[in-house]
Amino acid sequence: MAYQRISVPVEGEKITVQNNTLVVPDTPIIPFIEGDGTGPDIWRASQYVFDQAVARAYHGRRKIVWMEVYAGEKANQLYGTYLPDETVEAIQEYYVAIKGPLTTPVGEGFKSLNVTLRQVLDLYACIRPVKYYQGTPCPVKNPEKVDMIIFRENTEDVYSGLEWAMDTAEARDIIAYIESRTGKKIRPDSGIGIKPMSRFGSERIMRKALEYAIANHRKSITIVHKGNIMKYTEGAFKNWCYELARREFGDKIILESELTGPTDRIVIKDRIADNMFQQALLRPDEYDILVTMNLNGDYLSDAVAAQVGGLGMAPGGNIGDFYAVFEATHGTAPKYAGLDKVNPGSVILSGKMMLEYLGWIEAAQLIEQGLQKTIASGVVTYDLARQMPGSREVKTSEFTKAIVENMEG
Ligand SMILES: NC(=O)C1=CN([C@@H]2O[C@H](COP(=O)(O)OP(=O)(O)OC[C@H]3O[C@@H](n4cnc5c(N)ncnc54)[C@H](OP(=O)(O)O)[C@@H]3O)[C@@H](O)[C@H]2O)C=CC1
Ligand SMILES: O=C(O)CCC(=O)C(=O)O
Ligand SMILES: [Mg+2]
Repeated sequence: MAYQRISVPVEGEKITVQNNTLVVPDTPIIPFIEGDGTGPDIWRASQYVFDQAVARAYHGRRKIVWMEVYAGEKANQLYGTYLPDETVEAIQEYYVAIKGPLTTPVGEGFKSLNVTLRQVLDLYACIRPVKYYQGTPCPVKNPEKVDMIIFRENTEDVYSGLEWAMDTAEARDIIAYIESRTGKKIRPDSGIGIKPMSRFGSERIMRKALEYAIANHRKSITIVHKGNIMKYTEGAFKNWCYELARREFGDKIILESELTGPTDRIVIKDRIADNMFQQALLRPDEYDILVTMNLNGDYLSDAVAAQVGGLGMAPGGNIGDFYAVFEATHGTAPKYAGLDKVNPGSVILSGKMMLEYLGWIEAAQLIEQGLQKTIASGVVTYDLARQMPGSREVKTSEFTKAIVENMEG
């Protein structure tokens, strides 16, 4: 496809889908979005780590060919819009992409570009693994007990963008409609938001989690919901997830209520969301995969990441049936922009997830090993250094050089 501002590299090949399988050439062209705020600092450092890991793992036989695509401030400068159509089209054409964080204005302005990308590309599963890396300073006593993977439904819930400001015609009409149908009064000076949750959306995130759990020999899936209060959205989510598990994976699962002893089946349980937050802190080793809705998953992923060292170490991937966009859990951390200061660990680990998605396991392992060894040696960025007496605080770029030096390829 011819693009207006995207330079398509002359070398490299496209990832394709054939017979329902992702086919990855040895020189895949991978679109990246640098991101706003600290995005450029982090991206520069992470790209260096990815290239070095691939070079060391495959000695020239494989190479990622990067292709910059634009969103956020940089896109606005180039195109006069924050999310150009050709950015979405390029990700569709090349299938797998990685991005830095993008700014979203609060209380006004355009809809989140991050959420928009997930919705237009139908990246319905936001997968955020949270595990402890030896030596990382943590606020809890036994961080090694944390090994959870959050599967967050990524397209529905209050993120659907159905929201109207106080005093708009839409808000007034909805208030009037609700009063006429239910007799319940909503204060006229209210903003109104809608929370749709479908059976389709609930089933496909649960299916994705179950497929992952089976392929990766995980122990349990906990459905996290606030179904006692939001019965027909969050409560229905819980019911639909259980139904799907029984219907499609009946011989692979067992319900927590049916357990009588040890099992090699995947245990399916559920927890009400507020309880889940305290359980994650106090009894993390009882939880493995968490499946939940968009907003719960957003809150949970930052909170659980804090237990193993904070947002600087929290990776993620937004994955649909084939399209995938990998990105950190954290945002643009704007106060640190341009300082070469923040922890690139989350984007680096998101890249590790991307390499696993491509099937490039050896390069992914080198990244994990280099990062782990660097932290264990006490060479860390500011966020870890401030909790780690005796450590040596280094800049983003120095941290990544140390990671590469610690790769044993
Ligand atoms: N997917 C995305 O692109 C996301 C975008 N955003 C957007 O980012 C903007 C800022 O959001 P905000 O709520 O401040 O959240 P951020 O995640 O950007 O930052 C919150 C705090 O987390 C810590 N932190 C974040 N990233 C890092 C890192 N790489 N290394 C070390 N510490 C880090 C910092 O803590 P400390 O101050 O303690 O040093 C920082 O002040 C908003 O516009 C928001 O909408 C938010 C989340 C995801
Ligand atoms: O889109 C945003 O600005 C915030 C997104 C977010 O918090 C997340 O993906 O976890
Ligand atoms: Mg978030």
